Amino acid sequence: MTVQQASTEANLLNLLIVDDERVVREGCRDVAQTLGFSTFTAENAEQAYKILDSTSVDVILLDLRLPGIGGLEALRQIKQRRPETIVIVVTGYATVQSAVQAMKHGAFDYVTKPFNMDELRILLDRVTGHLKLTTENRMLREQVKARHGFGGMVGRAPEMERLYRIITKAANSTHPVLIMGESGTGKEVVARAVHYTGCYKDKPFIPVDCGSLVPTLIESELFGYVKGAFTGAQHSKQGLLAMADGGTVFLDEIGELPIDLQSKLLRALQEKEIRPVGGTRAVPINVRILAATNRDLEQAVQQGTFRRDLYFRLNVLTLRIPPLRDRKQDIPLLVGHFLERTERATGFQRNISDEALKLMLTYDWPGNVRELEHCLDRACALTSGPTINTLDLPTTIQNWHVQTQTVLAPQAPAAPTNGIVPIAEMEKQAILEAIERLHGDKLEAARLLGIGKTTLYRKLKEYGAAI
Ligand SMILES: Nc1ncnc2c1ncn2[C@@H]1O[C@H](COP(=O)(O)OP(=O)(O)OP(=O)(O)O)[C@@H](O)[C@H]1O
Repeated sequence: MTVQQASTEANLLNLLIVDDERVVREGCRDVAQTLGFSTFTAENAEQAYKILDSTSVDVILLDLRLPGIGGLEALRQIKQRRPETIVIVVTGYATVQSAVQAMKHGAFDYVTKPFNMDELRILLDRVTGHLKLTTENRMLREQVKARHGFGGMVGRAPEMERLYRIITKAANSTHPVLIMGESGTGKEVVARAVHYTGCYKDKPFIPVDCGSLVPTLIESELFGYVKGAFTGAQHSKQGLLAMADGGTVFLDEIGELPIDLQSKLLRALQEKEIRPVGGTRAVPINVRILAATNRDLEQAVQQGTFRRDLYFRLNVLTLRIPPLRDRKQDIPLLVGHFLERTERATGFQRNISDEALKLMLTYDWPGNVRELEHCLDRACALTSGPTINTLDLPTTIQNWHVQTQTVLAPQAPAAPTNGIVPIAEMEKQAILEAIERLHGDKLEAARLLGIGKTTLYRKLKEYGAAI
């Protein structure tokens, strides 16, 4: 028996090669080592069992034509001892029938002899990908139980760790904070984290959505009103800025605040007092303002739609939340988090197939965490069993993979003749690039390209791209 340990890297996968032909053992070992496996070799089943009893083996390359105990019997025994180990059987052309039998007994795949090393490399690559996802899936629930974020936020990507550090700083100050991020990235979650990890966490946290309220309502909500200020104002009402009383008012979609209210808010922040609608008396306020926007406020300042002085006033501390596509490593954690939440609500435990998780990892999530959350809620509602499969995911996600494969890797432009690129080729590149940039949104692509959507679909069909 020879045992060769290839590398010292801790997270390497262990591969056991069981074959009575030395050349095959050595050839496979060399390929596997270049892929980063730690390799062990055995000439027969008995040697293989000994290795299995003393080492944790992830993958076995098992020749079906072994001397002594045959390969099929060895497979049966291996699966009994180590059901989780992946076994790839190696077989001659003449014995493909037994390979099929081996698959029925739990072999992961088979390869026929003589095989070239490229075939083996592709197969081992696939196994590595499979193992990585299975492990991720298995670890998912454990990780969720362990520390998985901060202040109710899930995510351990370096960008998120950085964000948590700034949130801690922000939580310990009373300055205004501007929270920036695309829609659905978790701006309100961050605002809550700032409030609830700070020293005023026992005071109120009051969210106000400036984007969904009509301006007059925002004004009366924020500043309050006195009796008779307008038709229907039968009583005086305290404004939210006064009601916070040492707590936090979270102004979501601050970029949507009309310019006159921006001035009124600025005055309130500077003077620490407000004047209710219809009132003459100033009311002192003690409030911390957190504001969020998914718009480029600097640009709004340039365009004159947002007051520069208010922008500076709010922008004392800035928190930028990365889009989900830039922290895809957090997707398994978020999936685990939302599945566990559904389990608590419904009492049904659900998991996700490796294929579905893989698909979710390739998708770009333009709607960020909110889109992922909705996608899982929908999948849980659709699936009849405990496992969410690819078919339970929205078609945009199912088609994404095919679409990006075709669109992200457009064929190289036809060779220009004397440096001249045919107009048809330029048009094709423009269309494919527009779709890529817009994350697959073909309707928007058609609009921006100035062509009808039927034309765009016809062109895509001509190019053989996914529609
Ligand atoms: N890091 C996170 N961990 C767990 N859940 C999150 C996280 N980020 C966002 N969510 C969830 O995603 C959803 C959207 O979050 P939130 O409303 O805070 O986003 P937003 O950026 O304020 O969106 P919008 O700009 O559209 O108002 C919420 O249900 C929230 O609980």
